[in-house]
Amino acid sequence: MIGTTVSHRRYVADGHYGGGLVDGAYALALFGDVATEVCIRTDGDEGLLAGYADVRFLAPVRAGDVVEATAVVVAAGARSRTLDLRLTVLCRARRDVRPSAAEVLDPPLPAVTARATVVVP
Ligand SMILES: C[C@H](N)CC(=O)SCCNC(=O)CCNC(=O)[C@H](O)C(C)(C)COP(=O)(O)OP(=O)(O)OC[C@H]1O[C@@H](n2cnc3c(N)ncnc32)[C@H](O)[C@@H]1OP(=O)(O)O
Repeated sequence: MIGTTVSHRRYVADGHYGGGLVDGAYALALFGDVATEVCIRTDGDEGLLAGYADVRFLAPVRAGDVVEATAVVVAAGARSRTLDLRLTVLCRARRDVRPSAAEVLDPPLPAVTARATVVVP
């Protein structure tokens, strides 16, 4: 169970603030989805999020980004599982070049990290 890793990729269709900036809750929603798949794989249940700790917004996420949310199981109790979470930006729109231009970020840009506890039956 320790080390179980799940990643989801998503194209960021819309921003929420000026300049296409995405709200912080967007990352937490993606973290909830990867945490759910972790619980399905480890325990055959969708699980419930008990809490987040140490949420860090390291870089902006913007409309036109391709992002990847990843969860890794780092500890397991009787019913609790502790997950390290990260959101990275893999690709980014380059509207400054032309309206449809975009590039691969190499290396990917770390945008959000957090630790979460999920609880399974
Ligand atoms: C991943 C999901 N599919 C997505 C979502 O859940 S989104 C919705 C947001 N979450 C919720 O709505 C959950 C609401 N909360 C609850 O239903 C309950 O509080 C709970 C199920 C999360 C825990 O309640 P309960 O089953 O009574 O817990 P306990 O029996 O007291 O403890 C069981 C283990 O969980 C650990 N634990 C409980 N609360 C916390 C917490 N806030 N932070 C960290 N750890 C917590 C507790 O220590 C037990 O651990 P062990 O089994 O001994 O390892």
